[in-house]
Amino acid sequence: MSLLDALFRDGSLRTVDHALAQALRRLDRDTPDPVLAAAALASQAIARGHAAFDPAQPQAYSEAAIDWPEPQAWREALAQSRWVATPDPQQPADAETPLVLERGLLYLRRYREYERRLAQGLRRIAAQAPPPPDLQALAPLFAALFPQARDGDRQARAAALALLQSLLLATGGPGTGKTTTIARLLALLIAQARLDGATPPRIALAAPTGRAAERMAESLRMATGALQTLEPGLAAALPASASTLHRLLGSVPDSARFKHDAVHPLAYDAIVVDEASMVDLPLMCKLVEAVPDGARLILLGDRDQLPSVEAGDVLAAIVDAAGEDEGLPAPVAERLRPLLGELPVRADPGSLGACRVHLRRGYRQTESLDLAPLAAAVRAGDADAALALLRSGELAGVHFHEDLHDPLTGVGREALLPAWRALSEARDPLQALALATRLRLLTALRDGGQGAAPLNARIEEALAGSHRPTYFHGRLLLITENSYRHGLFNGDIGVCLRARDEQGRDVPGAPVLAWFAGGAGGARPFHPSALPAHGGAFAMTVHKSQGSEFDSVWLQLPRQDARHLSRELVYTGLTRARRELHLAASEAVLRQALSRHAARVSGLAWRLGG
Ligand SMILES: Nc1ncnc2c1ncn2[C@@H]1O[C@H](COP(=O)(O)OP(=O)(O)OP(=O)(O)O)[C@@H](O)[C@H]1O
Repeated sequence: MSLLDALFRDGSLRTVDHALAQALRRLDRDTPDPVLAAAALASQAIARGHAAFDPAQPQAYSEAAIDWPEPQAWREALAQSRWVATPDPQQPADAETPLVLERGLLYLRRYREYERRLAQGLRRIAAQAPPPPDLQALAPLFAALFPQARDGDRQARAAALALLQSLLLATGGPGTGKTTTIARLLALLIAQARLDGATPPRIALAAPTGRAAERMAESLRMATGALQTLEPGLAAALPASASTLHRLLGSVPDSARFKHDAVHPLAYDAIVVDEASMVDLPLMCKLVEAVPDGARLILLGDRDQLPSVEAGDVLAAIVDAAGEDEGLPAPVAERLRPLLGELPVRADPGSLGACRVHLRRGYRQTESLDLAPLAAAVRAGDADAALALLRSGELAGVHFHEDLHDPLTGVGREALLPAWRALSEARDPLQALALATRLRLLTALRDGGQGAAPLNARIEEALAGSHRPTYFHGRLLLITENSYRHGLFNGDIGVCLRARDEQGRDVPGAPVLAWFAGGAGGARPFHPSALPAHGGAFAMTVHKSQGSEFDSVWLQLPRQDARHLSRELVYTGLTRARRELHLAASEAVLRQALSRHAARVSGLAWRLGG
């Protein structure tokens, strides 16, 4: 049996992957089988979040005992194929050739072009220094905004760098002050424009999902409130809302293109993107190309979180290319001395310049939840330390349920169901939406016994019985696609409520409406039958929970190890908790998860470094 057939038979390929290989075979019957199989795997690689297929790592694609071609011979066969281009790294690949072989990786041409164009776009932005600011004149405000600036405060360093440069990458875990820093640095940009007698900068705030955009705007509003005492006029000039990246770029119905691109750039002077780890390769490429010459691009994110579901790990590649952030190149350190005092100097400026600052100190004080030591152990993949912390019970607000595999039995049932029952008592949509963010059951998988879908069905039955209406009062809904028509986005959470009278009684015949946050009154009603694609939301996958936070999180790991369990998945899941974390797992599965990185095959770091 051919390699291609073996892969298709054992379920390693989607129909679309197989169809690509078959089309190549139809066009040229002499196409060697390893080339056809690699073409199908390059297509499958995208579905697994990679930008390309690495012939040296085919084992990840099939659990069957396959006699894989030797990697070097496989690459040579690919390089000789008429379907595979081997272009100069800076040049576009021939549009007639569906595949590209570059540095040993096999790409679908389109994805190689996204990578090449993204690297080119980031270099373009990094190379454009904004007009030099008058740092002496800004120094008093800077010192008021960042009182610790001369003591090595990284928030101050991030803001100072953004004054000099067009590209800034501010990374850090939850609560390290990314949004606070952005509010202050935007205030500095506005102050600088005032000093220059120029119009205030046009600022766009955006995030990959609607929920993340809402959270970004909310955090920025709070940070802006704190600025008020410093200089009231500045705070008022900051944007009050954030949009999704799709909306910012202007999606075109039934098209992967956007209204804004390199030819029709965005009309902004500063574009701030939160939750950058969730942005995939095509979207980041399109965003970067739409950033006009001379504008600033500021990316915020946490590289330890799960990479985007689609092809990517873009943030990690940019972070790697930006290099360490301990020191600054000597000329930059010299220029920033009036603001930051003496700084360590680093010899290698990196291909993107000194564009990255990693915020290390956590500021979010919640006495009820002491997550930082556990998050650090998980991030480092230190299973011994993580297990010791979990078993010791010494972390406030952290509960470890070792070997509990069914969250709807025993202690799990007691922890979870009462909070959701409270939703059935809710009458007011705003109150219900507030209750909806109290608690979430997060799973690693969507399907299967411990997947979000079957758990939702069981929770719904426990709450409303087996003969429940689909949209019962108090049911939580999760939107699973973006709909600009509705203003509802993938990841948005709503709650179903039946209209009730003053005494809290059901009004006979009153319809059930699904309420979502937003709109003038803070909540918008929709008829459930008119909603875009959606499902239950009492339980959801860690992937879907990215960009959201909940007071209490129950993170359930599966009974058995699964390929996509990783330390990034565990880290992302547990850092969704604001006040209380329950983690249910066996030692073996937790160890396996922490031993694995959600690594993605990508050539972006190389392209940016080269
Ligand atoms: N330099 C600082 N001094 C004191 N408090 C700070 C400082 N920076 C941030 N904080 C506080 O820490 C909390 C978290 O800050 P912020 O929301 O900016 O973090 P974040 O990194 O954007 O978090 P997340 O990733 O969860 O959105 C806020 O309450 C903020 O007021």
